[in-house]
Amino acid sequence: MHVAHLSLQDFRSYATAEVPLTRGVTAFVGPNGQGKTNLVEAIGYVATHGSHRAATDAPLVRQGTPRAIVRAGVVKDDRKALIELEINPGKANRARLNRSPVPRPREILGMLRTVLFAPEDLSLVKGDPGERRRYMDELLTARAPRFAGVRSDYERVLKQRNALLKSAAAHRRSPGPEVLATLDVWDTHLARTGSELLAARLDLVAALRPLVARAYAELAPHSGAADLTYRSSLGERVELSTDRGQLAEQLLGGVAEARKQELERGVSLVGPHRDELVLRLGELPARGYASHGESWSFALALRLAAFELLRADGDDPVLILDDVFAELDAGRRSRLAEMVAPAEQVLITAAVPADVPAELTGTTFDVADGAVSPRPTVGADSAVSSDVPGARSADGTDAGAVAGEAADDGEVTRG
Ligand SMILES: Nc1ncnc2c1ncn2[C@@H]1O[C@H](COP(=O)(O)OP(=O)(O)OP(=O)(O)O)[C@@H](O)[C@H]1O
Repeated sequence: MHVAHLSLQDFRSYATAEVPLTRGVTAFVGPNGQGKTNLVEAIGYVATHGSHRAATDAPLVRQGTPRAIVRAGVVKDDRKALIELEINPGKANRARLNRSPVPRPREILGMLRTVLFAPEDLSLVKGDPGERRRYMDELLTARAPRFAGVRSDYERVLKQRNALLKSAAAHRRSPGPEVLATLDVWDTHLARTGSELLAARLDLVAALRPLVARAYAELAPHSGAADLTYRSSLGERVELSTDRGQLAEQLLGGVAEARKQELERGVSLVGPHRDELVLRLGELPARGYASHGESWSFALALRLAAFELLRADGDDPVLILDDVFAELDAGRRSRLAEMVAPAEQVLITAAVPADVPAELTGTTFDVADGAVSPRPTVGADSAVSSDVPGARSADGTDAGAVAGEAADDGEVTRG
């Protein structure tokens, strides 16, 4: 699949932007702070309904404006779809597909799939276990959008269960039979939704292991072998079942064992929210031991493995490399370029043209002073394609339609 057009309204630094895109490699080049990442962040948002660098939606909306609108014309198997998301911080976001409202934005997850690698991904290796759990869960959702529901069910159960445990812990005396009976109910819910998440993560890690090892070996051939294992909060002595029903039983057993401690501490201590994806380089854990360069290559290998996995599911996701090449030495840079070149669409951001490897030829946009302009190719009658005030309508509908249709032919919107 690929994005044929991106249209922004009050997203980050952009009042408006219209960016026609094509298959192959596109580089956004410009000095620091000009809005390159904002563009690819918007595309990532359409795919995941979240930002890779902001925990909430508020920073995504242009300062002083109430909402942002992001539209992407997506082409998959020669079929076109126009996806529109209205970002309303503090309120429910709204989504439209081919100009028709959809009841819940979650329903259009999966229409666009992206794999985004950015400097923030260093935290996949160096950061808390939560970063790696999010990596797994986001990948599960990209592969099967219904996991967005499984995750939110699990989080809801956890929240309720934690509230009960917290209030029981605050009373500092043995909880009565009513509290214990309610806790039993939450235990069952936790085991049911938790086992679904756990089973899916175990399958995912099994599928990822060889892909991560291979990607890392290609990127960093002179370093130790990269490996990953799943460490469950049930402890090493519990051999996790491959059967979901039995996994639920194992989780129930685990929470029963931990009950006394949970009641004392007022928090859920067992379940996928406490699990860890352990990364190793050779014999050593990557976290705390890997060098900066090794950590960077490991994080990149995790993203490339995600890309391969999604691709094996039947459709190339859009690959986004935000500010990646400047960090790599010449060898890694050209190996990465070779690895990503066959992808249907690769979007790159770089501060200077020299940071885009020569192997990755394609379209270049200059990003500066709030404008996104295609760099003229020799002999071509290239036109400016940034702010197109005339293409906006009050609700943004026509802008998306016009933009989407223009982009379908790969045409450049003229300003
Ligand atoms: N909500 C917002 N409203 C207005 N401007 C914003 C908002 N969020 C970010 N910006 C501005 O966007 C700019 C950053 O854009 P972006 O991160 O895309 O830069 P970049 O070109 O990728 O830079 P670098 O090369 O340094 O990574 C900053 O000037 C920042 O002030």
